[in-house]
Amino acid sequence: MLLKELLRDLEIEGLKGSDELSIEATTYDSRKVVNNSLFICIEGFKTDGHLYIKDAIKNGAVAVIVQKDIDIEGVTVVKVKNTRKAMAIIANDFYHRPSGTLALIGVTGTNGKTSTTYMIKKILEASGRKPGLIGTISNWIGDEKIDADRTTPESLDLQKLFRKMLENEIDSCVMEVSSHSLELQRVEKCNFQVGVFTNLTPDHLDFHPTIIDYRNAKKKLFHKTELYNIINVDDEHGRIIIDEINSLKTPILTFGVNNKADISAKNIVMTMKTVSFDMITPKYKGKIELNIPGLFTVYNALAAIAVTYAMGIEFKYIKEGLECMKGIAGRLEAVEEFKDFAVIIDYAHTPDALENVLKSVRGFVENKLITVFGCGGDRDRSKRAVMGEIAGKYSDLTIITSDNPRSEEPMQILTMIEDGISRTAGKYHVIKDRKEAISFALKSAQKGDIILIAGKGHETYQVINNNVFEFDDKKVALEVAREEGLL
Ligand SMILES: CC(=O)N[C@H]1[C@@H](OP(=O)(O)OP(=O)(O)OC[C@H]2O[C@@H](n3ccc(=O)[nH]c3=O)[C@H](O)[C@@H]2O)O[C@H](CO)[C@@H](O)[C@@H]1O[C@H](C)C(=O)N[C@@H](C)C(=O)N[C@H](CCC(=O)O)C(=O)O
Ligand SMILES: Nc1ncnc2c1ncn2[C@@H]1O[C@H](COP(=O)(O)OP(=O)(O)OP(=O)(O)O)[C@@H](O)[C@H]1O
Ligand SMILES: N[C@H](CCC[C@H](N)C(=O)O)C(=O)O
Ligand SMILES: [Mg+2]
Repeated sequence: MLLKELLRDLEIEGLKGSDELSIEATTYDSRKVVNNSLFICIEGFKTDGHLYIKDAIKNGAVAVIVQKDIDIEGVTVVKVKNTRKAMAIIANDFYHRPSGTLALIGVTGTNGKTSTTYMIKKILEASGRKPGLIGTISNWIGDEKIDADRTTPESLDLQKLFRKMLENEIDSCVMEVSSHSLELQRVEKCNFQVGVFTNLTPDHLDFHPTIIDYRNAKKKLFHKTELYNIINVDDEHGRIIIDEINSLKTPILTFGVNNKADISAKNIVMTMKTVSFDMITPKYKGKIELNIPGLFTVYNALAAIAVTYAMGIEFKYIKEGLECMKGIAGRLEAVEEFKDFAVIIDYAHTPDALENVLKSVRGFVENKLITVFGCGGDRDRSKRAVMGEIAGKYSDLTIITSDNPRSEEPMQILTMIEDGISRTAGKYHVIKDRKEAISFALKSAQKGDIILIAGKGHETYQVINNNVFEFDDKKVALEVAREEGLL
């Protein structure tokens, strides 16, 4: 594609050099530049892409997009106001506007995005569609699994994924839309059919100045949709968003349990491994039985039902798709090998998620509830004491341990959590090493107990001092149990 075609939709502040160049690749990372590349300089949180222009030229860049005054020879320099926004526009054009063809569904909210997207994918497949999926655990192009290092990829990576989906006869894509991605313009120029709001509770307040900024970031999704905006009316921020987007031409569909909603559930029955309810929509009703426990699972299922209802999918496919689900990796995932006591792996890493999952497990534990959890480093610090207090309130015993400390001193994080739990009567221990913490929990468990290992869910790594180590909660629990003769 010629550079001048890629520049067509940009507001250019300056151009030095030829725009007749053929561009064969585009990237925002100088280390990934190949011959005839366009290199886009992003001023980031850790470093600045403008510092790597010489590296990019050495690797074969023939043109650069900048937002600073750069004086450099041997390459075409295009100056714009905001290179992140420019990158999203270029990405959309370079990959020939894939979301104009792909039926794109975006799910945003503090918790439930991954769970809801997997449910939507199952229903779409049951109805005969070929959906792709983009999200925290991994990305899927049909049955091809692609590693995900972000919940929502950077615009250039996202549009490339969309294009690859179309090349593989994928007709729809359901994706998680994080607040970071909306704030950092990763989904700019994405043409969504449907947008979903699951809920909003404190998280990422290291990135968004206030909860209002956090909500306003999420709200951006509903200005990018054509068919429907689907909102959880039981969530207070959901009700505020409804008021604030009511004037948009995209119609709103609500879901909920406690408030009047277009899509709702009655007669909810929960067990350790399942939840069932009577689903009600304006056109049809029916019983749904899910092999995933938790009241919050009802909300995720209602969101998935609302999306597929809005897309005109028949009830029988909704029922079939949801009821064939066997569970979602790291989301209330029971480790089947344990018999006398249960071990459940969950991804809860926010106060609301931890409270939801503890309340759910409290509802079916026969004896003691033992919780093993920590909080990630280089993330929102304000949630640490809050989560400590929640763990102390709902657990019979808590073992506070490391999650992904990243660049932070692990004990500093554990002390902040301890500040919260010490405000409760809950018994607890602080054990920095996660494997030792899991071992302590396993050796403490009695018949009828449940051990909840929370915070990392599906993750197969642990980041300590910015070094990445292999660590999978489920594998470690089984390995320790076998070493201790508990299995
Ligand atoms: C805060 C944040 O989101 N940062 C993301 C952002 O980094 P950044 O813009 O700050 O980039 P930087 O590291 O400062 O580098 C600046 C620029 O220099 C370039 N560079 C750098 C070095 C070099 O040698 N050459 C070069 O060109 C980089 O490619 C980059 O374009 O862009 C990077 C490239 O896409 C991301 O990897 C990085 O994600 C970081 C690692 C991260 O942890 N993000 C998390 C917070 C995140 O995005 N989470 C959300 C929500 C998670 C959830 O709750 O589910 C998500 O969607 O994943
Ligand atoms: N609807 C919900 N409301 C509250 N908590 C939920 C809900 N759904 C799931 N959870 C809890 O939150 C955890 C994360 O769920 P999930 O991975 O679906 O959320 P997510 O929005 O994708 O999270 P992330 O932003 O980290 O990608 C689950 O392990 C569970 O403990
Ligand atoms: N994927 C999310 C959640 C990580 C959850 C927890 N394991 C942590 O490391 O904080 C993020 O990068 O913020
Ligand atoms: Mg997710």
